[in-house]
Amino acid sequence: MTVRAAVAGASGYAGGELLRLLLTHPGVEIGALTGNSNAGQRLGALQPHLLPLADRVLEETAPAVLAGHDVVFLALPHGQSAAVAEQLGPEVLVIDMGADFRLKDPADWERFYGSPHAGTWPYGLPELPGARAALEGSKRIAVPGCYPTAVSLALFPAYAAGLAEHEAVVVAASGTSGAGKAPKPHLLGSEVMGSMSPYGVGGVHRHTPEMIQNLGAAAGEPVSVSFTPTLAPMSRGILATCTAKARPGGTAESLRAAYEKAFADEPFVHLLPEGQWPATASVHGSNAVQLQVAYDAAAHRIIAISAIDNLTKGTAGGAVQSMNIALGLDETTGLSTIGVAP
Ligand SMILES: NC(=O)C1=CN([C@@H]2O[C@H](COP(=O)(O)OP(=O)(O)OC[C@H]3O[C@@H](n4cnc5c(N)ncnc54)[C@H](OP(=O)(O)O)[C@@H]3O)[C@@H](O)[C@H]2O)C=CC1
Ligand SMILES: CC(=O)N[C@@H](CCC(=O)OP(=O)(O)O)C(=O)O
Repeated sequence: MTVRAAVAGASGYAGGELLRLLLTHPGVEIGALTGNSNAGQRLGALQPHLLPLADRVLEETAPAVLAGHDVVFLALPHGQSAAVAEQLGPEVLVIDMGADFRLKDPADWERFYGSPHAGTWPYGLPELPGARAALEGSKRIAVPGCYPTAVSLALFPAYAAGLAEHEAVVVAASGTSGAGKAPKPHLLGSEVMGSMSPYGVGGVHRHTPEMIQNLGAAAGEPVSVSFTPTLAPMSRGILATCTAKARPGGTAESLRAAYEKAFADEPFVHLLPEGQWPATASVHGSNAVQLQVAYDAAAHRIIAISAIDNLTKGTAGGAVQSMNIALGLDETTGLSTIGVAP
């Protein structure tokens, strides 16, 4: 089976990473590529690493251009996907890499994104309990945010097993590609190089309600999340350090067993051997998640640390993995767990 896929937002970081993956996917033929300010440009001028597509020209992001494809990926800024998606027929598999359809609670959306809520689609984090069943055969998929991917995978087993108190504390570092390609003063090389800095502090980052949604579902009860993102001087990667107070009765052994059980059959999530710690460099360009969990007996806290590539498992790889499930393909098709090092 070969599907024809269009990519809206092909000039951006997420769209570029998606195309890198689709170029080696045996079941996908790449159709229309669209942009906004760069419509009319050669892709080779914008994404020079995608050599086989260098002579393709970006078209306008318009329904007529995206029509006639089996799959349409939307790698557009937040708030832009809904208007495009509603022009695409129900027979088209639409995969939104933006935030528009991730949240269930309209009040959360309006509070963090400041616009009317477009709706909720099946959530493309297959490793979460029950997620695969919702993705199978689906024609609409909401790809998670990059930080919620790293954090939800790090903590959901502790909540699903009832081992953690319902107050999580997360500090995560991201590479600058997480902020997209559009120029921003705080992303100037001279601001970022040789420095780490927090942003979105104090419960205001828009990924907070997504983490709360995922961890609350795993726990079966509300979970609060105090989330502090930081910007790190690297192009790709997220390292998420997640902690929660341990519930009485839990042990290092029961914690380890819960994580081993949760990820035993997962092709992309690697619970590292005890004593080995995740590193962003190890997942560079791969769809793998490296994960480790520890029990701090003196502080009575669970510490779970994950590393992902924000552009691969954190968006484009997650999108391809979910597409594979929706289409009934092997989930790992076109995806690699092999990183680039050093
Ligand atoms: N970067 C990351 O790590 C992650 C990104 N995502 C999501 O992917 C989406 C794209 O992000 P990213 O690639 O980083 O952003 P970029 O800024 O790098 O790219 C944005 C893309 O959207 C296009 N675009 C901009 N404005 C409009 C518009 N009004 N209508 C149609 N197209 C438009 C741009 O076209 P042009 O260049 O031609 O103007 C470009 O192709 C976002 O929703 C983001 O949340 C999700 C997870 C991780
Ligand atoms: C470093 C940086 O700025 N990161 C982005 C997150 C990017 C991402 O993956 O999230 P979305 O898919 O929701 O855009 C941020 O903090 O907003």
